[in-house]
Amino acid sequence: MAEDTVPVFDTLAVIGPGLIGSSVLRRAQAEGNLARKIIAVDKSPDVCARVAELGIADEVTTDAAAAAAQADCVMLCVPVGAMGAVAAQVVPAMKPGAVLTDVGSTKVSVIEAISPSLRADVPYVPTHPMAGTEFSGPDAGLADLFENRWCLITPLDCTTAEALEKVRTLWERCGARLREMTPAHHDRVCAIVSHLPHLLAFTICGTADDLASETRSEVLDFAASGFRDFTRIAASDPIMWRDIFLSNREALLEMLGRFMEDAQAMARAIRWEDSDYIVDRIERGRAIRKSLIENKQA
Ligand SMILES: NC(=O)c1ccc[n+]([C@@H]2O[C@H](COP(=O)([O-])OP(=O)(O)OC[C@H]3O[C@@H](n4cnc5c(N)ncnc54)[C@H](O)[C@@H]3O)[C@@H](O)[C@H]2O)c1
Ligand SMILES: O=C(O)C(=O)C[C@]1(C(=O)O)C=C[C@@H](O)C=C1
Repeated sequence: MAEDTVPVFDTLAVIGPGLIGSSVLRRAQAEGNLARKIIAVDKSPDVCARVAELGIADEVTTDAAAAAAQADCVMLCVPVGAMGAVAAQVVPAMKPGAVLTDVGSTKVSVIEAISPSLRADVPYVPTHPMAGTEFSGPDAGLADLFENRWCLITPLDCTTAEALEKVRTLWERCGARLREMTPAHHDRVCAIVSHLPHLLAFTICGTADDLASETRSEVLDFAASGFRDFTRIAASDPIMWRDIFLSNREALLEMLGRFMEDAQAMARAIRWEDSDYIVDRIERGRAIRKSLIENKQA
């Protein structure tokens, strides 16, 4: 058998087959080389029933410990606020040498929450695929969600080289590009490129709606593509984003503070009609946005 047709793991248990978990399941099914057997676990019987209906796992159960006992890799895909409790449920049941991994959007607090449950014979590999949409649940998953997207990995002392290599291979087979960094660096980077934009999008929707009630006018009816493009991500899941904001509190508040200073500087330039400053900031933003699009196409 050619090396890349050999499954990375014999049995993979995906806990929380929502947008991210079900995307991994779909990819595993499409490629056939992530795991020989795939088990999906969710606390919600409705989610389990839907995953079974979609036919994207070999086995579906609400019993996380029973699934973990069979698995060579357990991947936690639940909201970051649930990671600690789920790890406490599954780690004691895992086979010696089986790999624990998670896909949480924050890393320092997820690692802190999972750490008390860790065992010396269960290597842990924290990861974060930088891909997603504003939709949630098992119907939202896509087999190509991770194609050409970054997957950030934050190895720890308890991450063995062998476990790291297997998890790296799993994400490569999902189509992702990999980058390793420390958990603290990860959280600062994600605070500015992901968490702050979500905070701004949720907030501006509320501000516009308040204005509509104040003026008893149909402000939001006139929201054209600018407002719509800017706020796509405001349709995202409230529990997921509550958990992310609270668990990356320090870095997020630091980035919000920096943003507010820069926004204040723009407000001052507008007040004093400082055209040069305004044009300079717009040109800078425009160049950055263009380079993002060019990088995506490269
Ligand atoms: N949505 C994104 O864009 C994105 C991107 C990268 C990483 N992440 C991270 O991936 C994780 C999952 O996000 P998602 O968007 O797939 O969420 P989702 O809401 O689509 O799915 C989460 C699933 O976890 C289940 N769940 C919750 N608590 C559970 C528990 N205690 N035991 C078992 N199942 C439980 C829910 O029922 C749900 O089916 C989060 O940690 C999130 O931060 C999300
Ligand atoms: O594209 C989106 O809708 C996303 O919100 C994806 C997104 C992001 O902010 O880029 C959201 C959370 C993640 O942890 C990673 C990716």
